[in-house]
Amino acid sequence: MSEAAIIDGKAFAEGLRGRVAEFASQFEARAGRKAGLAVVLVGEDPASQVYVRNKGKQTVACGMNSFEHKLAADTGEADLLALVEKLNADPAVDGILVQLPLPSHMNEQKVIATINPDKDVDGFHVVNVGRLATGLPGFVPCTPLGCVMLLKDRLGSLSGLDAVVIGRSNIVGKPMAQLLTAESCTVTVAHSRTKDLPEVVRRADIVVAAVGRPEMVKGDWIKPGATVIDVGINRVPAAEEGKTKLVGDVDFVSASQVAGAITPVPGGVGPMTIAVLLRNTLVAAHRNAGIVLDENAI
Ligand SMILES: NC(=O)C1=CN([C@@H]2O[C@H](COP(=O)(O)OP(=O)(O)OC[C@H]3O[C@@H](n4cnc5c(N)ncnc54)[C@H](OP(=O)(O)O)[C@@H]3O)[C@@H](O)[C@H]2O)C=CC1
Ligand SMILES: Nc1nc(=O)c2c([nH]1)NC[C@@H]1CN(c3ccc(C(=O)N[C@@H](CCC(=O)O)C(=O)O)cc3)C=[N+]21
Ligand SMILES: [Mg+2]
Repeated sequence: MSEAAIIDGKAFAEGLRGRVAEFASQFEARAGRKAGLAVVLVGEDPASQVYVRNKGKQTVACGMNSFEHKLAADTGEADLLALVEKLNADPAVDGILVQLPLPSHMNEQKVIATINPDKDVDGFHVVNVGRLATGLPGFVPCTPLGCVMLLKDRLGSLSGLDAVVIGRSNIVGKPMAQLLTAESCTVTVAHSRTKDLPEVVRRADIVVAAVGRPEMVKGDWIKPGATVIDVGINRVPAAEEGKTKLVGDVDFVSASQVAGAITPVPGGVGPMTIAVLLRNTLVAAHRNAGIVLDENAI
């Protein structure tokens, strides 16, 4: 029996993509071209191939161009950097996403540093990290921005709430903590060295789990009524022999007995990540073309 409200990220993402599609068609009418997203995939990781295929389909469905570049796993770093430079210079490309992780012979930071910050729709370039840290307009990483959209839709103002972010990665935990700070939450960042994690989590009105450990956060860690955002995407063996399923970093069955609201996996944060990527690409297109867009309207 599930007591918490289920935060339907899939439905929210559909609505967001609908707004992106409206503004994308207005952009096309005004700019005389479609907004464009280039996605670069190096290697044949099956999960990455699924994400890239989904991104491509949804980009086109929103009335934008999708440019997919698939490189062999043994591609040299210099060849990838040359492709990124080519995309930087291509006026049809508004956003560039290089799917991570990259093969181990490549330096991810160097590749990200080569992306033009004004096309960095992932928000991973140090220029965008610095803009977020100082409150300047830039690009915010898609997953944490999607989480904040869901939280504000659910709770309205987040001001004064106690938030715990579990995880301190550059792509989720750190930017998540910064966005919640900007929303005037009192933020605690927990990680693998945190002492007594269950006790830290029990203080929180908002829990964001971005750990990469299947079902680690248990129901008896959750303050009754808290809002739980589960970023984790973990593929684990299913009951049926040979099959797998996706689970989050939160033990959904026990946490949903206690939480006020919770995101499911799948159907929670994951679909938001792609929808926000499309939103960021549309924002990039307007900025790059010098066309004014009310960014709060989408
Ligand atoms: N839904 C989506 O769109 C996305 C989902 N993800 C998913 O989110 C999860 C996190 O991703 P990412 O941030 O890249 O992962 P990382 O592996 O980069 O970071 C994991 C963080 O969790 C911390 N951690 C690990 N073990 C524990 C523990 N036992 N207790 C407390 N903290 C712990 C680590 O601490 P320390 O720093 O001390 O090592 C680290 O800060 C993964 O499941 C990933 O698949 C990621 C991106 C997008
Ligand atoms: N440069 C870069 N940017 C990223 O944003 C990026 C990346 N690299 N590498 C991998 C991670 C992971 N990620 C997800 C996107 C969508 C879902 C998603 O749509 N999930 C669905 C389920 C999909 C399924 O069934 O596999 C859901 O949760 O409902 C999940 C995870 C983006 N990432
Ligand atoms: Mg990582």
